[in-house]
Amino acid sequence: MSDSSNSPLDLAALRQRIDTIDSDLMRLISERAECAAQVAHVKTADDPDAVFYRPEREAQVLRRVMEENPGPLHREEMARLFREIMSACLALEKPIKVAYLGPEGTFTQQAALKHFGHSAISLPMAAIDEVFREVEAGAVNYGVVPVENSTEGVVNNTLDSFMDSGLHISGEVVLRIHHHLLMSSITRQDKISRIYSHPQSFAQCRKWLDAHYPHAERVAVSSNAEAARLVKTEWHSAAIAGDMAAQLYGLDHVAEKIEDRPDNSTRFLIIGNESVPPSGTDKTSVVVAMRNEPGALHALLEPFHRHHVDMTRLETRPSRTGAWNYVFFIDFKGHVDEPEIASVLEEVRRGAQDMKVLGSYPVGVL
Ligand SMILES: C=C(O[C@@H]1C=C(C(=O)O)C=C[C@H]1O)C(=O)O
Repeated sequence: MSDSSNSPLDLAALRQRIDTIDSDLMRLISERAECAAQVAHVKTADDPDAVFYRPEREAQVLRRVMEENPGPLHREEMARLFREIMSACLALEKPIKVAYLGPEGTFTQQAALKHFGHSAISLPMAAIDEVFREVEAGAVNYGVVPVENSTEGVVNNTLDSFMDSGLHISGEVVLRIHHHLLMSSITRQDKISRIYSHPQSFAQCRKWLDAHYPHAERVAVSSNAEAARLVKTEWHSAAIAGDMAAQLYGLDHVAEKIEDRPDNSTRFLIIGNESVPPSGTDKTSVVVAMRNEPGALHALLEPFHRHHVDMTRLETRPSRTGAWNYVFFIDFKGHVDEPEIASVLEEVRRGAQDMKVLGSYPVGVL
């Protein structure tokens, strides 16, 4: 180190500067919060039942932060800070209530907090259809459900729930999924003979488990948070779960990031009662029932191709009523309010037995 007699002074000066900056930040954040509160009053002046939360506006704010971030902080880090500031500003009016597929500590809760920030009130539900019901009943503002995993594929319960629901998709969140092998304070690490986890997590860590714990019994439970809870009382057991569950139950890592694919991620959908205006970079999800006849799938896809609409996902589900022979879930880039998209959908609707727009929503920012 260079001149050591100088450094305490430098340190004191730097800390003083940080204190001044923090005071400025506080003043600016408070000013921002007051501004957001005024927006809320403008909204309620027009319509007493107005919803303060605007997904398309929040996506625009976050995108601008990402674009304008000067560094040295990473742009996603900066956007995460703004995510929390917006969440706190919104909560000043009324904290947003969000139901998610529980229990507490699941990846779905992590996705809910990533999307709405930590000032949201998040409420665990026991099943995906319960999340839908809570939102439909108006007990909460929004719901968060998993829809697809990059390793394991689609979450069928979620797609099936959409078939019977009038709810709209108002957003998407993609979460990198890291699994850890976790133990409690009473676990004897050299004696682990049973491992608890959710079936999807087992599937995502299968190769690692085969290599490291080929003889341990794998016990599938309803969630990784439940797995984490169970190991608290069993000295010979471990759990596979994520960081939130590990923190919630105070577990230690035996091994970190044991998922077989490093890019393992899950996509979650936000469901609500209102449709969302365009944010500038949007996606649309539709469900289409086609007649059981040759060429049906080609007829369905052709208009997308001809209009150069970028399809991001296509899933097939068996229909559950006579009317729904084949059911296709399609995601594509664009918003239903864009004329080009509206004409593609009009064509699709003409050729289909039935079609339902599940929602147009901002492409996930964070
Ligand atoms: C302030 C507004 O309302 C809410 C708060 C926002 C914010 O803090 O930036 C953004 C969108 C809304 O969820 C707004 O619509 O502009």
